[in-house]
Parts: sequence; C-alpha cells; structure tokens
Amino acid sequence: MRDKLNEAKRIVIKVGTSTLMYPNGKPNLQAVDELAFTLSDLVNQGKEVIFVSSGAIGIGLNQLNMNRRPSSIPEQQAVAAIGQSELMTIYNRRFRTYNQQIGQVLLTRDVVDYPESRQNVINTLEQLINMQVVPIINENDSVSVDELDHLTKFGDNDFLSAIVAQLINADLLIMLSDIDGFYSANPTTDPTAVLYQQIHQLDQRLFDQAGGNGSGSQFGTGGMLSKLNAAQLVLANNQKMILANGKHPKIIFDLLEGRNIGTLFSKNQLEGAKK
Ligand SMILES: Nc1ncnc2c1ncn2[C@@H]1O[C@H](COP(=O)(O)OP(=O)(O)O)[C@@H](O)[C@H]1O
Ligand SMILES: N[C@@H](CCC(=O)OP(=O)(O)O)C(=O)O
Repeated sequence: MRDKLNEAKRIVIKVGTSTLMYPNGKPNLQAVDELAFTLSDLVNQGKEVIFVSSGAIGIGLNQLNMNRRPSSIPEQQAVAAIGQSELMTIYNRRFRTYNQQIGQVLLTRDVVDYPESRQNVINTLEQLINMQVVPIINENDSVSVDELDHLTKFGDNDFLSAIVAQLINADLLIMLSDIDGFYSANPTTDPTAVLYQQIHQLDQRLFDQAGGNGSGSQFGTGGMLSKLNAAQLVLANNQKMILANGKHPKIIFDLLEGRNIGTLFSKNQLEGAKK
C-alpha cells in the first residue's frame, strides 16, 4: 500500500512545537539534531525538502524565562519575534554541521491570497529548492493579526503546511507531532482509542473524533482538529499526507520506505506517490 512513497521527490515536512520542546519548556535538542540530520540527508539523496517549523513562541518563552504564553497579542508577537530569530540560530548551527544551507521564509495569509504575491512566494520557494537550500517556513507571527477585518493569519502551521504543499505541488506532506497518528479518540484520555493506518476520505464522524481544537502541548496552537483540516485540503488536492510521531525524526526514512507508521491520508489505496 505504501511501497511507492519512496518515489516522493518533493516533500514538505512540518514539525509542531511539541516535537521541538519538552513539556518543561526547554528545547528538545535531540529532536532538532535528528531533524537537521534527516532533512540534510534527504537533500543528499536528491529529494526536494521544504520544512515548516513551529516553535517561535515556545523558544521565545524559553529565552525570556517565561513559562506560559502572555495573554495580550502584542506580547505574544514580541515573544514570537524573539523566538523566531533564536529558532533560526539553532537551526543554522545544526544544519551547518551537515553542510546544508537553509533559508527563512515567513508567511502571512494575505501573501498567499493575492495572486501576484502568491506567485512571488512560489518563485522564492522554487528558487531555494533549485539551489538545494531547505526553506524553513513559519507563520510571520510578529505581524499577522487575527481580526475579522484583517485576515492575515493562517491560524496554525498545520494548515499552513498544507497550503505550502499545494503552492509548490508537493508529492507528500509529512506532519510530525507528539502522537503516533490519528486515533478513533484522543489516546491521551481514552485507552480504547485505535490508530487509523490509512484514511481515504474525511467525514463528520472523523472530525468529531479529533477532540476539539485544543493543543496537547501548552505552547502550540493546533490540536488534532487542525491536522484534519490540513488533511482535508491535502486530499482535495489529490495529494498525500502522513501524520506520525516526531519523537525520533529519523522515522522519516522508515516512512519513505513504506513502513506502516502513523496515519496515511490518501484518496487512493493503490496509487503511489505522483512522481
Ligand atoms: N483522535 C485523536 N488522535 C490523536 N491525537 C488526538 C486526537 N484527539 C485529540 N488529540 C490530541 O492532539 C494532540 C496533537 O496536537 P498538538 O498538541 O497541537 O500537536 P503539535 O504541537 O504537533 O501541532 C495529541 O497530543 C492529542 O492530545
Ligand atoms: N507560529 C507558531 C506556531 C503555531 C502552531 O501551529 O503551533 P503547533 O500547533 O505547535 O504547530 C510558532 O512558531 O510558535
């Protein structure tokens, strides 16, 4: 069923805050190291890798020795500004170990909604990919505002990663989280929950099983519902997404070899990756 996944050439990889930070608010350097190693090796294999990373707020809070998100928007945006620059410093150090160049791309919703600026985003990403650079994408939290009259926010990086996959016509979106995949109920509260290995189509029953919008970690925003919203866009675009545990990011190699890990969202059971 998954044997053709290793044919995926253009791969978007999204990691959530829960993969990058320990519950105590400190950065998980082991996961960051493994990510840098894995993504750099994929580029060496000839894959085109686009990385969507959360963590600006989480890392920012750690920089400021704060243990919870401030409530006001300006404070959150200031924390994100501090954290984003530190996040990229951490990535620069790790990726340099593997001689892999990275580039930061911060996006807001309005950028991808206007055709001209949308095309410019595509051009930049295509150029970085051609240069064998790994674009590291995040929402531009310091300037995006979530107000009805000012729609600049994607809302969460799960959906942003699906939009990125759509923009650059990716073969596969790999979403790494703090959970092994999508279950029939939240496994952290329901021991009878069963892991779905593959989902062809999403319906209301599955959305109901996603357990609301709350995030499992205190620094992220997504929750399982936002992952299903992302999966819905991926399926509508006839693309593929795998949701898996990011505790050991090297499992990306196993995923691409077709091992039955995590939940695969794909319309067609028999069809392999596009390229
Ligand atoms: N049906 C479900 N299957 C798996 N996880 C679920 C489900 N419903 C709710 N969750 C919760 O969603 C969390 C993952 O979302 P989140 O914490 O936002 O991750 P990330 O930081 O990777 O974006 C899990 O840790 C779990 O607590
Ligand atoms: N843009 C925010 C992350 C928002 C978000 O979606 O977080 P997560 O649910 O951990 O992927 C940040 O960098 O802190």
